[in-house]
Amino acid sequence: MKNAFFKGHGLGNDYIALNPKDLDFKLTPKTIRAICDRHWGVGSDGILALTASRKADFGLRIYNPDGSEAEKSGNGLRIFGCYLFATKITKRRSFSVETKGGLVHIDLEVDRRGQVVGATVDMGRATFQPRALPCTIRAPELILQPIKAVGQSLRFTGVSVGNPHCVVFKDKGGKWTREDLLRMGPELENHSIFPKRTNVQLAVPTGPKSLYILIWERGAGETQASGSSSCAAASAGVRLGLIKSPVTVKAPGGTLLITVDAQYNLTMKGPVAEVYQGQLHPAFLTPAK
Ligand SMILES: N[C@@H](CCC[C@H](N)C(=O)O)C(=O)O
Repeated sequence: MKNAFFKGHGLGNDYIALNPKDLDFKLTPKTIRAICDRHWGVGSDGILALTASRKADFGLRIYNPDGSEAEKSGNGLRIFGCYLFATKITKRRSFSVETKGGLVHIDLEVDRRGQVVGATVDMGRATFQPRALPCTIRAPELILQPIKAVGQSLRFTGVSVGNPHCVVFKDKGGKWTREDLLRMGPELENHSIFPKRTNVQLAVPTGPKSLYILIWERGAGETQASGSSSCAAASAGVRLGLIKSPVTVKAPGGTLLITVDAQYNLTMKGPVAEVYQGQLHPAFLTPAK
């Protein structure tokens, strides 16, 4: 079907999945912004575009609603798996996907109705090395590095899980507010030490194996949940000795289970839901003058 798209969400982090070959226009920063716009378009936290891959069963390019490209997305990968199965692009429940942030493996959970309801994704390996994010700080690892934002002196842990993350912890019993996120998120995302910008998590340990996070995504702003953010916050918490794996990461949209092994290899398990399938109106991107 011309201009066909699929809409799904993982814990309220919503994505549009499509095959660019079905579109009668090009995916450009401008058309991506138009489709993701919540008032003027379909509305989403990003676009998942199917591509061919020589290394994996499928290739995936991930776009943020501001038109920028991301290397990886945890919720995006679960939704992409759901899209491939629901639209019958594959009948398989287990397959590999190549992203710009590395190769991952997805195992789908399908219910009795044949509906994909969850997925476990082998998300690759976390690293704290500055060049991986990138970050301009000269240190072997970005562990509790000082940073100034909104006039405050903070300590952050920088993590790459394929895409970049800046995790700021509060001690157990502490509390981050949405106001903190809205003040600090944009400044940290665009801080000069992160030349490709960064995703931001305000995190607090809530138990020996659990965290609560608020999320500010690069190119998207505040989101209800984020798979790669959950992986980053869990890795940082384990690295700092604040928590142990497997880690239950709770965000405003819900909970993901993240396993971090001794080499910081990550798996993410969580729900996914199809919302609808549709077709962009032919005149959507070319309104009459
Ligand atoms: N929502 C995602 C992360 C999407 C990409 C991110 N905004 C970036 O620019 O790296 C997730 O679930 O991981």
